[in-house]
Amino acid sequence: MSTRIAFLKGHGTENDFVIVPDPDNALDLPPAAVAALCDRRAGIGGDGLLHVVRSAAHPEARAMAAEAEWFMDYRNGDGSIAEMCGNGVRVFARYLQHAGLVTEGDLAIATRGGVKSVHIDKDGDITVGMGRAALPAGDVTVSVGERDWPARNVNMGNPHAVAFVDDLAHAGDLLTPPPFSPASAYPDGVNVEFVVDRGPRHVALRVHERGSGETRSCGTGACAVAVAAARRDGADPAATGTPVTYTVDVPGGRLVITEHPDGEIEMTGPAVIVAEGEIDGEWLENALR
Ligand SMILES: N[C@@H](CCC[C@H](N)C(=O)O)C(=O)O
Repeated sequence: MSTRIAFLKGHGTENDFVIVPDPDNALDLPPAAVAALCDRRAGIGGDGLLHVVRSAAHPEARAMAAEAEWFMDYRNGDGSIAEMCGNGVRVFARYLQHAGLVTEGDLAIATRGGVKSVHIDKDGDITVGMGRAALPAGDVTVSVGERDWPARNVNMGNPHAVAFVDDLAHAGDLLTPPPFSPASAYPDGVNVEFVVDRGPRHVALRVHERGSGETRSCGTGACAVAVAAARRDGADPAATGTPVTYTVDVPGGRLVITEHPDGEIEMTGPAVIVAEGEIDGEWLENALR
């Protein structure tokens, strides 16, 4: 009889994930296995995979174990590794709550982007302390077909290029990564957000994610967009001492982002577990051949 591997499926504003609980880090999950699981036709399907491991059991997280019991070993849908996933960390927290490993209230989760503080509200939403944005200097240009736009380079632990456009349709079908220049701006690739205004401190985006393609939402992307929009609008909490909040509509829902005077960014949004089951280990082995 072949091995069975437990999984769950969840999403945050329709950024969807295969969740694989593996507290002791006993599973071998090479990039091809992650890509097979995230395949929407031949696998379970997801924009990415959340490998749930105790921090003490993972070499990349051991140093964070005293602060955070659980490590979000996040993988993009193509199997590549990313530093951080904002929607993923909310769904990860929801999984811990669903599994009875934590209760509502405050907890800490280790990620490759550092330890993130999370608050599970009793009304259902989850708030994550996303850390500070870095805004590296230098002009970046993003293009789609004949059009190109200046983009703001924002790093939320992972890299983003934020382009303000007149119409989200100008982003095209986003079937391939939008080209950017200079090539040296993002040696490891980039997540690209296209943004329009919806009202005062209210924007909407489409995103092409590195390693996943166009997704229905990106949490780190929404934070990058909120910071880029604030600076464009002349709002800087560090200068005024007043927090600034943006509502960011994504194709899969709505996220609320607040930047505080100390630079810390909080993101609030939903996180849902939709299913759980077992992966057939034999299928996974065959998928790797
Ligand atoms: N969907 C994520 C971001 C996932 C990582 C990204 N694709 C990358 O490679 O940096 C989010 O919600 O932040």
